[in-house]
Amino acid sequence: QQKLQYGAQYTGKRTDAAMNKWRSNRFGQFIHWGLYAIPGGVWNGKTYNYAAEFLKSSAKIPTSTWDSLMYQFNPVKFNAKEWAKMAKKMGAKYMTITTKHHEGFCLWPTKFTEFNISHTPYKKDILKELVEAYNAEGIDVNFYYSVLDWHHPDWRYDIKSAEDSIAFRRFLKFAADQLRELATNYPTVKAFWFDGTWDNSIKKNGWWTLEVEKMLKEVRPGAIVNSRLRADDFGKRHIDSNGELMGDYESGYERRLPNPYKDLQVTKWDWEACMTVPENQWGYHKDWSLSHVKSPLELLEMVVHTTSMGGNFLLNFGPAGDGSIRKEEQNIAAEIGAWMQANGHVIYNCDYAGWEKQDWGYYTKQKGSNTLNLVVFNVPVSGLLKIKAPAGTRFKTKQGLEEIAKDQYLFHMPIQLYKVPQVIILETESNSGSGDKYQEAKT
Ligand SMILES: Cc1ccc([C@@H]2N[C@@H](C)[C@@H](O)[C@H]2O)cc1
Repeated sequence: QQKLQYGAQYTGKRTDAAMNKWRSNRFGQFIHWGLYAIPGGVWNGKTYNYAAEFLKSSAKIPTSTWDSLMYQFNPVKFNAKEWAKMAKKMGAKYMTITTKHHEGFCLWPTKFTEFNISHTPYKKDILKELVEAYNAEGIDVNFYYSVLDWHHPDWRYDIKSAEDSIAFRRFLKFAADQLRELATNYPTVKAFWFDGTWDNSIKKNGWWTLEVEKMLKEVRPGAIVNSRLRADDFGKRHIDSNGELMGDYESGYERRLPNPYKDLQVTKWDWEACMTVPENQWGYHKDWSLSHVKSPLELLEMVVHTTSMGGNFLLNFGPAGDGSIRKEEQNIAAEIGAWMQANGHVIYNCDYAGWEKQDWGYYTKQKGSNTLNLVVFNVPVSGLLKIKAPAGTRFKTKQGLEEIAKDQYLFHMPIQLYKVPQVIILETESNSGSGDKYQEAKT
């Protein structure tokens, strides 16, 4: 253990109301929307199959050319209320919007750069429209903010000279000013999702990352920041040099989930996974035939998988440049929403149950209750679900349960074709399962 100036500010999970709400939300909608949605992965008639929000670099487009897309940004089909209603029907409890992505274009009328929505044909404050529409549906809104900024002349990937250091100090002040502006002018914002912080320039300025965390929590008490913002005294990111998580939740799971058998360490802290529908597209891409597009069922399993390990799941939507939502995404929202409507109680305010994962699916547990939720994706040909209970567990409900050995059961499922994940609720006795009251057989 060494004394760190810019390391973790506390250890363990936050238990204040703001963090408890963030945790209970469990399922959120990510929205990647910016100038990159206009070309949608195609430039001068050529389709680039890398992530559409990286088209500027994939197609080697000069900054001045790319930035002039601002004068075309006029999403005539944009309707914040419609987006919010769709998210509500999907069962999203929060939404995270890209206020500014790597391109540097700002969806709000920021005072600190002209490269923003007020200088587009659309003119109006899109961020305000989204915050109001989503909040009106009872959905919390969080802000994604890319520190990496391809537009700003003072951005540096590394600090290699005095000039770099002077320019980058200006840049860090610009970014802090924008973040203060966001936290001040949009008072219902709940959390900040930082991205674009992997370069040496940020690693060498860990102090700034802590200053931003403190400032945001001063301006907006209860505000939540992801671990990706943070670098410590030695440039260590996410986890400081003493092995402590920085920020309020771990945000390393991008397009991947922790292994439910091997990565149980994640249950010790708050974390969130974010996921694309195609293999790797966050911004709108015109051609989704280029990779596998995840089905509603695949994505629903990820929601359940994440809850079963005590994490939040952030599912990405990439609206088109005209403000429309593509049909695949509409369909995903409707199908996931239908299941969440009936079964959200095994997701919202639920957590890791501490039971040993089985092949048939996932366990979740309602916070502070004795109900155990079994969410079944893979019904065995026998129809018998193996259950290995913590030592000494006693069930209130025996229905369908057959005890076959100490703390080992089979749950009998009717043999039939199932089209959607099945939910089985088991009640356990409150003081049972706390430890092994029986002597193991001597063998
Ligand atoms: C190498 C790489 C850099 C940035 C990203 C950004 N993080 C995601 C959350 C998206 O914003 C993507 O553009 C992805 C991969």
